[in-house]
Amino acid sequence: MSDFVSLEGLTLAYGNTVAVEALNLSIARGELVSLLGPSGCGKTTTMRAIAGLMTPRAGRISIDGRDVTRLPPSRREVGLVFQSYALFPHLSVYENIAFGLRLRGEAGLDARVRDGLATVGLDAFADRAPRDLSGGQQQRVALARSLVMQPKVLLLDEPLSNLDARLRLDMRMELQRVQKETGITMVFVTHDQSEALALSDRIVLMNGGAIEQVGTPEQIYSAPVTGFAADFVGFETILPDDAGGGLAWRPGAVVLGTGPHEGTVRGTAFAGERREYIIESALGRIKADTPASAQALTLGEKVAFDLPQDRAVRLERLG
Ligand SMILES: Nc1ncnc2c1ncn2[C@@H]1O[C@H](COP(=O)(O)OP(=O)(O)OP(=O)(O)O)[C@@H](O)[C@H]1O
Repeated sequence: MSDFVSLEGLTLAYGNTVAVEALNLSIARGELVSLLGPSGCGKTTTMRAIAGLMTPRAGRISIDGRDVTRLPPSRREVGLVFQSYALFPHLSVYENIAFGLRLRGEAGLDARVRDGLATVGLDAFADRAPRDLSGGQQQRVALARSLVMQPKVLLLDEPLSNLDARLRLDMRMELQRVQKETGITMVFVTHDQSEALALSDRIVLMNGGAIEQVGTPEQIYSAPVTGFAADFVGFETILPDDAGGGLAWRPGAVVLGTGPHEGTVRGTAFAGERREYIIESALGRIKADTPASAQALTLGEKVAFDLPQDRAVRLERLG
């Protein structure tokens, strides 16, 4: 894979707190890569370093063949979109999008702004003030404002997290469309697994300042290689094997009511289509679910279960 954006041995710290350690990552031109992981795993810090908002303790960042490690943000040709849109309230949508281009005295301003408006479907809103737009529309203005600068890389930090669930879905698809249409390389930060799975060409799963696993959404979802990755994508029953690794099952893969093992129901929850159970057993804690139409188990009840080998993923290590 060609390295359009390359992070090599990147170590990032705030004073004595090392937030990211010796991280290596290559991103191809035109790729949409998500940095995914729980709060505090170092996603935002990594993104801030690519943008030039913090200087690495060690390592190197290059973009399109150029070492940008020591360059200020303004000379890196990266765009940033945050969850708070930070639009200028006293400027129209048009002027918000034109702002950066004017500052740089760029040619063809009107055509580029019109193009930006069209890309995000806001042609009809050029003269509105930001306060007269919905949250999703404001987010689109922020996106267009970055896109018209034609950055080499667009960095998006949880850009959808201020939107309600319905709008998030719309904006997800919108982002994907814009990315495919413009061919721009995007790095997308999120803690939301389903968002990363839906949007990304590749997912970088992070844990404790390091990369846990990199893969396509399909690979991350169906073939996690560590206990952390498995748990993060919903393989909630994880048991050690003899070789230092383990096996993991999704709740739906656990067979209840028959099988060689026995446990006690310690938790039940109704979840619409499914009913979820926590079962305590000699093997450890088992998370299982059954169709809501199946007969419900009750707390304290003993239940037989099976963990079919052919429904498990094999983990290289737990942890
Ligand atoms: N300004 C700061 N000063 C000191 N430590 C910081 C600072 N910002 C972040 N950290 C620490 O660096 C680590 C990584 O933080 P970072 O913000 O990159 O995580 P994140 O994965 O983006 O989390 P979130 O999803 O909560 O934004 C955390 O341990 C955090 O406490």
